[in-house]
Amino acid sequence: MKLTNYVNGKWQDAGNRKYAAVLNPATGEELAQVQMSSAEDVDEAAKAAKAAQKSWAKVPAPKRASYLYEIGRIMKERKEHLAQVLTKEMGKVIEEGRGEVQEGIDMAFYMAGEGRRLFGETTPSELADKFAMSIRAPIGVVGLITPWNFPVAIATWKSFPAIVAGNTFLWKPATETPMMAYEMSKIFAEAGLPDGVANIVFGAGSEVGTAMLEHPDIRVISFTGSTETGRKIAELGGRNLKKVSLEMGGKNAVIVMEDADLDLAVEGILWSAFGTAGQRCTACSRVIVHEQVKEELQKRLLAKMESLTIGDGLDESIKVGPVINKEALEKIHSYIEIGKQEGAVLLAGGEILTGGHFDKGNYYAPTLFTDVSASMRIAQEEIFGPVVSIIEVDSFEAAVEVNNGVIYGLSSSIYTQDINRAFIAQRDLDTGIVYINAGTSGAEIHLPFGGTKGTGNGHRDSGVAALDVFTEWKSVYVDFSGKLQRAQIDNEI
Ligand SMILES: NC(=O)c1ccc[n+]([C@@H]2O[C@H](COP(=O)([O-])OP(=O)(O)OC[C@H]3O[C@@H](n4cnc5c(N)ncnc54)[C@H](O)[C@@H]3O)[C@@H](O)[C@H]2O)c1
Repeated sequence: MKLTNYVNGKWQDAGNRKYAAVLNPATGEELAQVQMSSAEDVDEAAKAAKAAQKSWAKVPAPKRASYLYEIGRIMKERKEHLAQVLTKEMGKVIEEGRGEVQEGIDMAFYMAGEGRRLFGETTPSELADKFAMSIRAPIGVVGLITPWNFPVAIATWKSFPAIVAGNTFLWKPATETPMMAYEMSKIFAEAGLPDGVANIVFGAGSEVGTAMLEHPDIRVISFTGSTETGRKIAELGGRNLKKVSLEMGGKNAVIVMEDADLDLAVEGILWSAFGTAGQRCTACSRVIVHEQVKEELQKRLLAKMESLTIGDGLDESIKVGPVINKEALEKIHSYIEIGKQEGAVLLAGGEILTGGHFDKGNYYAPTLFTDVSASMRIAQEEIFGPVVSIIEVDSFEAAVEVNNGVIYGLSSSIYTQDINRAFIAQRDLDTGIVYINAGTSGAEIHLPFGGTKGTGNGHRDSGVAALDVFTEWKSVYVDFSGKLQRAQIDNEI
């Protein structure tokens, strides 16, 4: 199967193009071939998006929203199929695949509701017989660059607010996971979205992403991916005066205080650390635990880790799927040596799984380090795999300091029965998302999603906050006095 770009309501012909193989990380099987586009392909898509945007912006917002209702309806009807495709190309277990598709469905209906809101503001004018208001205006053509770990949800966080606000878009999915984007192109077409509103260009970040950042017609770049790539995008976007929204890496921690419900904490850690094989931006990779409960927590966590089943995520009994590719496997494994050399103690895992079906896929054993100090590389750098470090502290204040002592600021969590501590934690933990008595993952689509420091640049995906990325404020004055009225001059207050 050849996946080609979707531009101006059509799929490009498969003809004489460059392709890369899409592999199932669980089995190594080739699933499809994906087009590797050039700067010319980006130009063609940007031109189509620009031409379409003029008329799209004039479509009333509730009508634009009606397409989102239809997209949501089709996604719902096709949920199981989409989840299966997602699990095959990305590897997350099928239950999580279904959850991710549901997130996209929820986003469609939620953003469709915005079609009847998109609230602006009215305010009195300082002059008589004059009306003043500010409205959210669409920006134009927006560029979306997304990672492989959430092949569909993140794209819906970006494209649906862009659509309802009156923009058209060009989406570059990750090369590892283009099949969900291809599925979405079919849904956009079936929902009757006018040609040129949604455009998908496949290819390498270095080529397609760079061409998007340099294209004069693309006014916004909304990016989710690693902090390393985000930095490059910020630099190039800055030079080209793009509005750039960055959602990047994380080094998220669960804090377990001495008064915590330990079984609940263990469940939260298991889900946050080993769900999606640790490849979530919100994955828990540090457990900051009070010295009084460290041994007990460690014991219970190790016992539960033994029950984790590892394998192909299409099998409903599997809890931990593969990691995305061999490169990721090697990167994760390199941290085991780093951790040991720094003096951390390996309690479980620390190996690439081999033998039988493991040989065909990319499987890493759920891994637990203890006696980790906050400054070690394994406690500072994003490993992006099923590896957790236990860091002991002697107070709540020390826990907060350790939590905040990394370059990232996406998600954090604390388990405690003390209501005052919970409220202090939500104030003092320097992350964009804070959970009390729940793990570090589990965002809901109607709240803003994003982080502080090295995780973001102040923008947010999801929630109404996403509209801030895809709209510009326009101030409108209507003078019905029939005479020249000069602000600051013709009025004395
Ligand atoms: N904060 C969040 O919302 C969030 C959500 C999911 C994932 N992430 C992060 O994403 C990372 C994992 O995803 P990944 O490995 O796909 O990240 P990545 O940075 O390697 O790639 C992300 C996207 O950027 C593109 N890209 C790569 N180089 C580029 C360049 N020079 N110019 C333009 N585009 C370029 C890629 O092709 C891909 O589409 C992790 O760091 C994870 O924490 C963050």
